[in-house]
Amino acid sequence: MTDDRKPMIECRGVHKHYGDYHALRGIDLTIRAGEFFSLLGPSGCGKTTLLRTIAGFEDISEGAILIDQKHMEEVPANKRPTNMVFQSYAIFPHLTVAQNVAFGLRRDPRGKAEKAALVEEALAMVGLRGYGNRAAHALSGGQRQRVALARALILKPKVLLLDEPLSALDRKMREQMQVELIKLQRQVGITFVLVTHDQEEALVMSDRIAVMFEGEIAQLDGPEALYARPASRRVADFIGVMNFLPAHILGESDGVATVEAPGLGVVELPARQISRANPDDEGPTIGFRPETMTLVGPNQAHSQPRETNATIDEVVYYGDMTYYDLRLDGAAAIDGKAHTVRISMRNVFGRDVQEVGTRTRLAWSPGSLVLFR
Ligand SMILES: Nc1ncnc2c1ncn2[C@@H]1O[C@H](COP(=O)(O)OP(=O)(O)OP(=O)(O)O)[C@@H](O)[C@H]1O
Repeated sequence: MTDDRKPMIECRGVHKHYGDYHALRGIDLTIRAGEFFSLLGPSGCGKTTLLRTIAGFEDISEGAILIDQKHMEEVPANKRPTNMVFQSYAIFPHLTVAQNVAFGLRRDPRGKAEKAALVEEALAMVGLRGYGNRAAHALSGGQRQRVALARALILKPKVLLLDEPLSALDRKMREQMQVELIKLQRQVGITFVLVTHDQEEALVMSDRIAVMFEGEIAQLDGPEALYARPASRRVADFIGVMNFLPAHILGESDGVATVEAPGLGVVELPARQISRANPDDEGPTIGFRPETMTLVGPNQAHSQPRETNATIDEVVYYGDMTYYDLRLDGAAAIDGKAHTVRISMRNVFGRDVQEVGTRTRLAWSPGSLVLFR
C-alpha cells in the first residue's frame, strides 16, 4: 500500500550520546501526517529518548529531525508544533478540571470567554463534558489521564507525543482507554506518537510500529506484518509467543527454500516467508505462532495440508483459551532433542480440554511457517 500523506516527522541518521553511552544509533524514520505511530521496545532501548528528542527536550548528537518539513535544530521545545502527555499525569490536584485544561492555554492571548469555550470543547473531546468544575484530586486515574489529554489537545498541536500514557492504569481501564485513544486520534486527525513497552498495546492501537532494540530500529511495519512476518527471532520473541525449531536448509532456488525441521518434515517456503538475515540469530530456524496449528481428535476431519503426531506434555487452561505444550513425533530423530512446541486453542462449547499424556494429531499448513536465516 502506498501512503501519500505528507511526512510529519522525519528522523535522519539520528544519534544520541549520553557521555560514553550511545542511546540512539542512527535512527531513520518517517512518520506521516495523521498516523498513529508507536515506538515499541524493552526497557532501555531508547524509545523515550527518541520521543524526547522529537519533543526538543533532548538535543541530538548527530543527524537531523524535521517536523512538518522544517528542521528542528534551532527550535526549542516550546516552539515546536508538538505536545507531550506523560505517564504520570502531571495534573494539578488543587485546581479544578477546567483550570487544569486551561493551563494549556496560559500563554494564549485569547479572551476569557473564548478560552472557556475551548476548554469545554476539549473536555467534550475526551468524554468529560460537564466535569469542568470538579476538583482534579477527586478524579479516577482514567479521568486524570483524560484531563491531561484535553490539556495537551487544546493547543491543537500537529503532533501529540505520548510517553507510556496508560501504564499507570489497571488492565480494564487501560483497554478502555486504548479504544478511546484510537477514536480520539481518528476524530482529531493529529499525528500521534506513542511510546510503549507493551506489545499488545502497540498492536491494538497503531497504524505502524517501530520495534527498537539497543538504540536501533529492528523492524518498522504495520501490526499484522510485524506479527506474521517478524524480521528476526528477537522481534518475533518480543511480539507475542513464537515457537522455534532448528531448521536444515536442503536447497534454494528462485527464492524458494526447501527446509527440513524436526517433527515437521520437509517444507518449501517462498521468499515472503523467509525473514531477512539477522546477525543475532544462531543458525536457520523455523518459527510459527501457537494459534496457527490445531489439535485434532482421533476421528476428526480437518482441512490443513499437513499433519504431525504429538504427545501432550503440559496443559494450561485460561478459560477462553487452552495452551498445550506438545512433543512432536519424529522431532528427536533429527538431532536427538525432544522439541516441545506451544499450541493455543480457543475453548468452544462441547470440546473437551485434552489431558497431559494424550496422543494427538496436529494439523498445520506450511503457509504459517517463517524461516529465519
Ligand atoms: N539523561 C541521561 N543520562 C544518561 N543516560 C541516559 C539518560 N537518559 C537515558 N539514558 C540511558 O539511555 C538508555 C535509553 O533510555 P530510554 O529512557 O530512552 O529507554 P526506554 O527504552 O524508554 O526505556 P524505559 O521504558 O525503561 O524508559 C538507557 O540505558 C538509559 O539509562
